[in-house]
Amino acid sequence: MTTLADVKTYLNYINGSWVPSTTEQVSASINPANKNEIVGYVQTSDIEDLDKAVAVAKQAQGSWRKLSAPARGEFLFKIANAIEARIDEIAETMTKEMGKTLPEAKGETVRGVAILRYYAGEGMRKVGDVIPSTDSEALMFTSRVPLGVVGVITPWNFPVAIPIWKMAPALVYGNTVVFKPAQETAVTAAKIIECFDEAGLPNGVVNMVTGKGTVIGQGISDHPDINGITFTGSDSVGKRVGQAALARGAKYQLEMGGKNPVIVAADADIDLAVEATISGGLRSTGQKCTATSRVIVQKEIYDEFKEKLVAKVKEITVGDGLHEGIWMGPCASESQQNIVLSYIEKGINEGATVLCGAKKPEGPEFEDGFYVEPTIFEDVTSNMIIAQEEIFGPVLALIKVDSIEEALQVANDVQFGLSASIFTTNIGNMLSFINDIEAGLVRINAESAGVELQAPFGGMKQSSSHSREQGQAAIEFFTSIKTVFVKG
Ligand SMILES: NC(=O)C1=CN([C@@H]2O[C@H](COP(=O)(O)OP(=O)(O)OC[C@H]3O[C@@H](n4cnc5c(N)ncnc54)[C@H](OP(=O)(O)O)[C@@H]3O)[C@@H](O)[C@H]2O)C=CC1
Ligand SMILES: O=C(O)CCC(=O)C(=O)O
Repeated sequence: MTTLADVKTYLNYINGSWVPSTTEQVSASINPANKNEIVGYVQTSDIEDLDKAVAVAKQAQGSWRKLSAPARGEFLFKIANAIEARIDEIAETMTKEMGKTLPEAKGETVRGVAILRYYAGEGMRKVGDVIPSTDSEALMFTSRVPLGVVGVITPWNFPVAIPIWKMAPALVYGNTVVFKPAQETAVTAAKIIECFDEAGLPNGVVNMVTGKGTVIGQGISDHPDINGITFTGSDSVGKRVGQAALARGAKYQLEMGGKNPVIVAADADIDLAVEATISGGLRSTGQKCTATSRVIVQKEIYDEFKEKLVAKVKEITVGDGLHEGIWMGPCASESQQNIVLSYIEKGINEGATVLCGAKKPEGPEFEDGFYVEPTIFEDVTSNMIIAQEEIFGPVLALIKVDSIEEALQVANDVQFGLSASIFTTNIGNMLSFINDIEAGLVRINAESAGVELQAPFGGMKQSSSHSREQGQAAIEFFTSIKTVFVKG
């Protein structure tokens, strides 16, 4: 076991300085591939620390919003360069902290750099429209102003991309930020904030306070000086954040769970559908809100699809994501592993049939990690818990249907509506899917995961607060519109 002395302790970042929490307490961030390895210690902060961060963010807001948007964008370019110079180190930390494989972690870090550059460019784009007034001698137009101080609450599954896709637009549109990363991945978050620091942002513009969600996350939701909150995470916590924000009139944006379907039509390219189901469902150990979870297959091709899918899934190499040749890492934490195993048990008890996986892998190399074998169920019906609730693990549920109409009805038969895909070569099927599927991301002959930073991202139904993140859509959350009427 590593000890406190061997391992670096990461501090909060408040007003441009790295400071310990007033509690003088830290918590250990553990490697899910080897629970005996401590990746770092992070501050277990209290409301007093949050209050300090909010106060300096409020103070910094006046001068930050007065900078021109292109000047704010220049800072984002510098942050992007600082992260780019540390891609390998940041990606390795991510893999050690939450388990995704190193190539995936690198891909995510590169994506973070691209998001920063995209929003740096947004600083050069128009923010308003001229609208014809009924008064021919007046000029009417819209302008936009920042919200003020924005609270950013993020999960552990994309510890670089999600914080950046929230903080970059917040900053370029003139807000200051108080960031609370998931405690699980707070070391990776600290490294990202080191890059913000390196870029020389004015003091107080970005602040990071680590600590328990129930203390710091709740504190952000309730804080009277936080004007907007952007959250990604679980359905239950998201609803609580939204209710607290609404109660005090703050703006909020929530991205929550998914129970994403893929439909495999009788006319599909079966090999393509198999590849995409595996990639969409099992990459990142199934821990994506966009992960494929329900695989709805037409009866004509069901057996062929199933056989090919099971054969390929059995080839997946599970292990420490830092090692070459490993395709799937561990679950991010012991509690996440237990959640996944308990859903597998529920599936078995409900009468679904296990085709592969469904247990912890055996062998000395797995003993100290939070591993679960990639798992496929069949004989799943839409009313089962494993077909309704977000599992957030490497579990696929096969549902056999008689027709495309039934496939669509099953696909929509859940409370969530984030992402959905169909594999078909029939244009009629594609068009009905585009029109009738209840999902914010609609994917044809492509896996359910895989978000592009320049396009709007968000869900329907219980998956989001119905706002959209990323691309130019981000301006809608991070600014308020002013309608200006000028008469000479
Ligand atoms: N849609 C998605 O992208 C994600 C969905 N999930 C789902 O959520 C489940 C649980 O994962 P988990 O990480 O615990 O997700 P949570 O929703 O608990 O955590 C997300 C963020 O919210 C914080 N938080 C926790 N409690 C509160 C609170 N009362 N008020 C404000 N913020 C709070 C967390 O802090 P802290 O980590 O310090 O507790 C974290 O920063 C997963 O099994 C999965 O189903 C999880 C992650 C991402
Ligand atoms: O699929 C992606 O790239 C993004 C997924 C995501 O936002 C999430 O899992 O929280």
